[in-house]
Amino acid sequence: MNGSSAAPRGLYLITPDDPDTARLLRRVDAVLGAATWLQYRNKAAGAALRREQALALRARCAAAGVPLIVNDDLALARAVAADGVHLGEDDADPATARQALGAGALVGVSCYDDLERAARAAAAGASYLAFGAFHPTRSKITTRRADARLLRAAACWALPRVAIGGVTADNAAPLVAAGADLVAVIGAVFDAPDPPAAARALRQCFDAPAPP
Ligand SMILES: Cc1ncc(COP(=O)(O)OP(=O)(O)O)c(N)n1
Ligand SMILES: Cc1nc(C(=O)O)sc1CCOP(=O)(O)O
Ligand SMILES: [Mg+2]
Repeated sequence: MNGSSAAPRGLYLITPDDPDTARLLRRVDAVLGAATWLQYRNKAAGAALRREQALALRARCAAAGVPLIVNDDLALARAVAADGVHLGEDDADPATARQALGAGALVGVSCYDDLERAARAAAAGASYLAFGAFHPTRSKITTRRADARLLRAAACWALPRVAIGGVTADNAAPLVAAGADLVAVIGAVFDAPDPPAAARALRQCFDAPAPP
């Protein structure tokens, strides 16, 4: 796998859109210890704010030893020396990102419910494959619904599989049993009444050994 020597597993936290950088950092600080990876995603901010927030998170993640992945924006990922970038269907192609960021970078690709897209991403040098949405979500307008069979079928690429979309500690177990190496989460942590407890509960879904 490109991007990491150890097989990643656990909670892949994604930031909520928050225009207040100090508040965003407080929210992230409270839960970063439970995360395997952090993705900086802000669909509402302009370029200057996204750069400010990505740089601040870069420092937090470096101190915590948590890889930082920037959503959508390959140039921003490069500019802040992030550990990687996450790309969807409207974003750069993974081969371009791999070339720009290097062999050690994490280049994640959204595959939605589409195994052919996953095959193309794997061939283009993706580091992990994300499938979703597994459940209704309030964080994004989604048009595709994934189910656990996709996760099982995607084992053939021997890349980490990420499950996203309405994932909570109460519905993560079947996804993990189907082979999800990470669950990517916004609302179930950042909108929870007790975000650290919610993050810990999601991380604990991975306490049992990975399925064969
Ligand atoms: C881990 C992970 N999976 C999927 C997505 C969604 O990416 P995309 O379809 O490009 O949508 P936006 O997040 O850009 O709205 C993701 N960001 N992370
Ligand atoms: C950003 C994103 N991508 C999705 C996909 O299906 O590709 S679902 C989603 C939203 C994830 O947020 P929450 O954990 O709050 O449901
Ligand atoms: Mg995107």
